[in-house]
Amino acid sequence: MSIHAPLPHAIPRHKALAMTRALPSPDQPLRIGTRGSPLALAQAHETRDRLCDTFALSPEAFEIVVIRTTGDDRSMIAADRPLKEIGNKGLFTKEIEEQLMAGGIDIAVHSMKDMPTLQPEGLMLDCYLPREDVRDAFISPGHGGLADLPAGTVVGTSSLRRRAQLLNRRPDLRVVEFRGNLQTRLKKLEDGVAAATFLAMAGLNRMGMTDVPMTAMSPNEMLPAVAQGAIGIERRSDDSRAAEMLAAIHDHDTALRLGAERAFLAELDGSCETPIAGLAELDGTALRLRGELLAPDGSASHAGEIAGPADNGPELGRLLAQQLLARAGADFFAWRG
Ligand SMILES: NCc1[nH]cc(CCC(=O)O)c1CC(=O)O
Repeated sequence: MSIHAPLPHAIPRHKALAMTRALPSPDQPLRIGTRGSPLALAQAHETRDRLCDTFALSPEAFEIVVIRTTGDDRSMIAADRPLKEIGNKGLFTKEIEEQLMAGGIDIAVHSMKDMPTLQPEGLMLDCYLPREDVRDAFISPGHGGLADLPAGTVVGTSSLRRRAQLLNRRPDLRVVEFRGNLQTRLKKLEDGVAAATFLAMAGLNRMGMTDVPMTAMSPNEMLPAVAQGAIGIERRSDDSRAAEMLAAIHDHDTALRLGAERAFLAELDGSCETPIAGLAELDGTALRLRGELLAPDGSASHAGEIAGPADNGPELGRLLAQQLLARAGADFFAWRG
């Protein structure tokens, strides 16, 4: 698992003040840090709106602070260069966490799918919003579903997991690197760069883009990424005002599911080069976790599932990971180098 570079340990003076502040008033806005992509902004607005509703506050009680991350810096990233070559999973979160640590923002809104499983010291990530649709969407202007694609069709994706799953099911298709925000990818489809792509249903729904020609993929066909569709909100560990506010909008079921999925991922020691899928679902007090581990070229897939008490999620996650690792064998990770 990728580990964050150590964050600066200097504690700014206003951090002590933050602990004594009352709930935000219009003259003391709570600063919400986010990336500037349309999806990131939609997630920040959803967070702000839930806090407004819960505490009967006006939007002026909050300030949305856009933070540019390494992952957003186009000059660093040639458009056709796979993200995995550029950096680790902290690519879209490092600068935001630094701002949070330094007191420049009070809370940070993240796609949990993009968050490393290890938490930097001094920061707490224990607030999840109710999860959106977890499924992947198959998107193609000319084809209704995966089964309709003729052999040799070009599919665009930047996701190692989707690439591996697709080639595992359909080795006759061709995959090209496909990056940029959602709007950019849809434009590439229009321009014929690829005939189809996959996007998270959650992102499309959160941006209200329901008119895009899409078919939801059942998790049996394409098991989603760990934590797909979940928003997490991070704060300084010792900020009691933020802790109190976030506790009021936290969704416990999402936390139970992510507890299992993220323990599964952590136990697999998944680097950003390992195609891994995982999904936990609740049925009353029972939790069912499905997982899949793939070779990057799709030539091998090891899938399995486990069920047990919902409050035992992390243990179930570790057990399923160990079962899949045992089945995959020691040689499975040889290509990691
Ligand atoms: N890695 C990019 C990313 N991170 C979160 C989402 C979608 C929203 C979500 O899964 O919560 C996406 C884009 C995508 O996969 O289509």
